[in-house]
Amino acid sequence: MEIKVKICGLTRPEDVTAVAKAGAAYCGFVFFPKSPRNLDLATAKSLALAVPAGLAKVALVVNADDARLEQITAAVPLDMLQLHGTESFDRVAEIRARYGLPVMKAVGVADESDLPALEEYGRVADQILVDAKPPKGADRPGGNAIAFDWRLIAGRRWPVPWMLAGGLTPENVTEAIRLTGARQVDVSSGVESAPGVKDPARIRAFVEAARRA
Ligand SMILES: O=C(O)c1ccccc1NCC(=O)[C@H](O)[C@H](O)COP(=O)(O)O
Repeated sequence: MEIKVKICGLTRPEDVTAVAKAGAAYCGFVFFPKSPRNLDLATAKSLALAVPAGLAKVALVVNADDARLEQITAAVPLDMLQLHGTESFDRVAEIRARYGLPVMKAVGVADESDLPALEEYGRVADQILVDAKPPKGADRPGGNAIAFDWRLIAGRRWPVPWMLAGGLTPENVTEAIRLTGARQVDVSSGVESAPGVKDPARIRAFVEAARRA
């Protein structure tokens, strides 16, 4: 099975073009005001409408309440919600039932003690995103270009499909896939030339390197 790639944090129409051309499977739109990748609803809608069939559109939210989720899902055509905050198991299940979209729950990993949460969220979400835990004091819970020790999850499997994230780059993704056995990978910072500015050459290089694994 071919490795599936998600490129997160698109902000411009040319990002959509580059991601589609490179052959990624998912693209991510960030709804988090403190992020350099944050989108307003009108921009997100116009980007989403430009996404070709076959490239899944994922909205990334952080502890969003129902009013915010209603705004986003009403305005932007989407294929998946990515929950990147401290959403409880019950909240994940509730969002999944209420919005009719598959839900991917991000779980931060720094050491062995973080691994049980992956199993637990795997019982309520459609997918899990195995991401690096943000550093203390970070102003966002993801998209920090930080990797965790991949050996922690080498050979581990969960009840649902999962994606590896956190500090991946075109230079390290082949090794990350070989070590962890991931079949899906997610990147944001590693394919940027500056925070929030995607680099088409790095996007292409990332997808090619993931496929080489
Ligand atoms: O990208 C952001 O700014 C962001 C803000 C708030 C929550 C999550 C965020 N990003 C998550 C991602 O882009 C990825 O899912 C993942 O964390 C990998 O990011 P990176 O290490 O930058 O490749």
